[in-house]
Amino acid sequence: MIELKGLTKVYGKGPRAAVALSKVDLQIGKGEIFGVIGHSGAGKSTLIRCINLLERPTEGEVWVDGTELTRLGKSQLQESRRKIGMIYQHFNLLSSATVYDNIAFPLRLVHTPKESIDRKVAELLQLVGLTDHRYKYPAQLSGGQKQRVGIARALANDPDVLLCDEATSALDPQTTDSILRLLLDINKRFNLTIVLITHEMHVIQSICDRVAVIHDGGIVEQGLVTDVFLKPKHEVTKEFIRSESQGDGPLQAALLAQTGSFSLPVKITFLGEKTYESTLSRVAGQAGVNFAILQGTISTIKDVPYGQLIVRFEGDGEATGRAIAELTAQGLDVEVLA
Ligand SMILES: Nc1ncnc2c1ncn2[C@@H]1O[C@H](COP(=O)(O)OP(=O)(O)OP(=O)(O)O)[C@@H](O)[C@H]1O
Repeated sequence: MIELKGLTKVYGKGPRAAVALSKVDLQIGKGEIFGVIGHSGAGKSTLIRCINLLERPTEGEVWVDGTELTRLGKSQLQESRRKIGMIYQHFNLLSSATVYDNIAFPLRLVHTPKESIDRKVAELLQLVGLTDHRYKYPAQLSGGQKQRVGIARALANDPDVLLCDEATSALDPQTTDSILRLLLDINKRFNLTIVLITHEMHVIQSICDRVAVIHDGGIVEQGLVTDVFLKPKHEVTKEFIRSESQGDGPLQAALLAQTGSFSLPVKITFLGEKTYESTLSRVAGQAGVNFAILQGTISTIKDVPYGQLIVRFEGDGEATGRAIAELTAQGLDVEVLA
């Protein structure tokens, strides 16, 4: 659906040139919710703005639905852009227009007949739950309501792709969740491809199917959210995960302080609803080690349940090695915390 090939963006020239993206390759499938996560300055905004050519890449190709946008003339590009909706961190609504007029705006631009506009706006208002607010102005709305108007406006031309530029970063956690649920609902209902950029792990974990981690203008890791988050490889990904689970920090520090030659703290991660405590007992028994479960959490990545246990093994090195090897053979992911 979306393909970026060798995308490079350099701002400015000569000694002041800043490389924002360097040879980025990315493929995003139809109906996917694809997240790009990275720290400030990593190149997220540049990347998402290159998808609809709000920002022209210095080099590389942008393909959307089989069309190479980077080759199109002005009017063809305008036509293609109608199939790519976008929402923004600060909503970008027209402050002097009502909710109705904000949503109708892109339809009026393409000279849609009044009755069709009425019908479409009514449908969209219902979809985003703002029917009773149609005559209000943006200043009379909450942040979450403003973003709902932004979403309705972005969907007015029935796009195939929705780009979300830090769409929940200005919202409180509860409102963020309601907007994420709305995006998920729209994705399922219309099989809409959604690309979002964020610096928050929680956003990716809640609704994305796949994720790319961007750092210094390049993609350093990408894959299914379950793979990337549960088995992170790159240090930047690990950092994001640590920042999300700060609660583990003191526990892990205490564990490390206690670690002696006969005690080994490990983190066991598993997908699915099964808890694996009985497997752990059996494996530990066979290997000849004792264990204590120090912490257990169950959570979900999108709709996939997963669990993590922090366990302290007590036994000699060989026996704990056997236990870890057997747990790994059972398909569990075991990370030694010492
Ligand atoms: N118009 C511009 N002119 C010059 N440099 C720019 C411009 N826009 C972005 N940059 C630079 O390009 C790099 C990537 O910026 P970008 O805004 O894409 O990152 P980001 O990951 O979206 O960051 P943030 O989360 O802070 O918005 C940064 O070093 C930034 O300073």
